[in-house]
Amino acid sequence: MTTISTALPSGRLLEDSKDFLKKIGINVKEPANRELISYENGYTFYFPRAFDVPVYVENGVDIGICGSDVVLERNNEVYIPLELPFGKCRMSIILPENREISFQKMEGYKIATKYPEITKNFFSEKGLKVKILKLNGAVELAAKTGIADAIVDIVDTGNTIKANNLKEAYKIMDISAVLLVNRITQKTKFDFINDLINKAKNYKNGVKGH
Ligand SMILES: Nc1ncnc2c1ncn2[C@@H]1O[C@H](COP(=O)(O)OP(=O)(O)OP(=O)(O)O)[C@@H](O)[C@H]1O
Ligand SMILES: O=P(O)(O)OC[C@H]1O[C@H](OP(=O)(O)OP(=O)(O)O)[C@H](O)[C@@H]1O
Repeated sequence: MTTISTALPSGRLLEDSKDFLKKIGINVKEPANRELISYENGYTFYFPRAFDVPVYVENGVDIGICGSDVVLERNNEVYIPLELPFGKCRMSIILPENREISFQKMEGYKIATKYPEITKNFFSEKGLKVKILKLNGAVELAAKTGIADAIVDIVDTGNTIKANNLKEAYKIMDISAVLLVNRITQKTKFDFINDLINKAKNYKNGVKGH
């Protein structure tokens, strides 16, 4: 039997990831207590932080699931065969409610974000120099307090920005969960991975069809 190691994000994508894997025939067992690994039916499940999933997959774990935002930010050497039909949100430039400015005029702006690479790449592709303040979460606070001129962060319902008197000024990209495959696994466990991708595609098409 092929044994497969899987890195699953331990945050808000975990439940949807488990549901998705169940639909394609993989039952995820939750680890006991504070343990970070579980075993079931030839699978080993690892539960790192969402931001670290691509690091595990690049460095030997067979497959993983995380947001496309994390993949772009971390830029690890992994194979991404497909987007998954959950974890949908977007990454946007966010401003205080009363500030009217287009991103083209943000040269020299101080921008707070959990995503320095995505932010740097976005502005440098537009030929703009900005100063990036790397934060680890609750990024809206940086715009609200004025320590930054704008922020780049995830928006889903828009409730967080509204609650903090901020507004979405420009969408940089759409985001969804993605499947990650280790580059060597892609070759050495080709049949398993191929079968997994086909099942995932069928599931995805079924979800779209509803
Ligand atoms: N509000 C949201 N709505 C939908 N998807 C989201 C939202 N916020 C984040 N996501 C997606 O879920 C992924 C994981 O989010 P989660 O909040 O668990 O991670 P995190 O904030 O990096 O966690 P932590 O820092 O606690 O490890 C993100 O990378 C993104 O793809
Ligand atoms: O548009 P909404 O539906 O309100 O969702 C957006 C919020 O969700 C995420 O935060 P999270 O809860 O992950 O906290 P964090 O910012 O501390 O990572 C994101 O960073 C926004 O703050």
